[in-house]
Amino acid sequence: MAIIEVRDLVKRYGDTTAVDGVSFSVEEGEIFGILGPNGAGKTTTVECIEGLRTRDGGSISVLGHDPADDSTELREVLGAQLQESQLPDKIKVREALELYSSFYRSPADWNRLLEILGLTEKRETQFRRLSGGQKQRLSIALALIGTPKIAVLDELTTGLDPAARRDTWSLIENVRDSGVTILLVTHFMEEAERLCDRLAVIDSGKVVAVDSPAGLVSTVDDEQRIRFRPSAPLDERLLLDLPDVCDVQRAGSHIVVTGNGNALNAVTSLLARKQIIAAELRVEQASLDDAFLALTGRKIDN
Ligand SMILES: Nc1ncnc2c1ncn2[C@@H]1O[C@H](COP(=O)(O)OP(=O)(O)OP(=O)(O)O)[C@@H](O)[C@H]1O
Repeated sequence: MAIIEVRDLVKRYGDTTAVDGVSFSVEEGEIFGILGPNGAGKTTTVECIEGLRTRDGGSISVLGHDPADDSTELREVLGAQLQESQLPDKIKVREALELYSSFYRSPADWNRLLEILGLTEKRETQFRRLSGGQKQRLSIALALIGTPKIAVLDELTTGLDPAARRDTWSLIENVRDSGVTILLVTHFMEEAERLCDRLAVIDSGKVVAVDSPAGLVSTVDDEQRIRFRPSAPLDERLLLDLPDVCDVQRAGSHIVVTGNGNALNAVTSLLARKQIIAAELRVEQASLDDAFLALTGRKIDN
């Protein structure tokens, strides 16, 4: 069931058309990503969904509510991650949670949220004394405090180190597993690939594709490069005769096989039959980066 429906959304700022006919729907229980480069119109799109901006065209339905008319009802079902600058420096973690709880009819047990987010020990710490990762986790707690059905997370892991980023991803998967639908704005390919069930790729205010990460990758060339060092001499012609193999090259002590479809299986089966071990085996194939490049004609600028 679609929980969010966006149809032909248009938003202009003066002469700039930031969102130019965007359409997508988000199914209940999924992590849906909006992926695109800086300035693509991602934040403007979600701000229209959150009811924070007035659209110039199209329609939006969030659990049957139009954000343009029903902002009070919407606040009870949709939790939005705050931008860091929206909290005063001196507010304590506990105070922020108490304050935000007071906005909702049925707030979550925030002690439990702190526990899940690993912030219990920081209850009495001022916001300005939190690390980047802790601030991020607090903003997620505040997005979830109204027990929303949908959480909108914008640039969730920007500014976090790789370890904190991975922790945050696991956390978001847990939130989804608890039944919350997640709308995630990102310009990180790895984040999109790892977390999202489906993605809308947005470029210059337009949706250029909506699919799963794997679906997007499969639209680009499925060429694979299989590189390995054989543990014993191997006649290259045997590799070249394999189905789906198009090219075989020597690179010093390594062999590089180029193929598609089932080439990897064919190569590893041949090696197994010949009792040859493929040392330093590396398989390169198309990634979401390649799919993005194919869809938009440029690389995303991280
Ligand atoms: N308040 C505003 N007034 C005027 N122009 C704006 C405003 N907000 C955004 N824009 C412009 O609208 C376009 C889309 O911006 P938006 O912030 O939605 O993109 P984004 O994909 O979220 O980018 P980023 O990842 O950099 O946040 C950009 O050209 C931006 O400069």
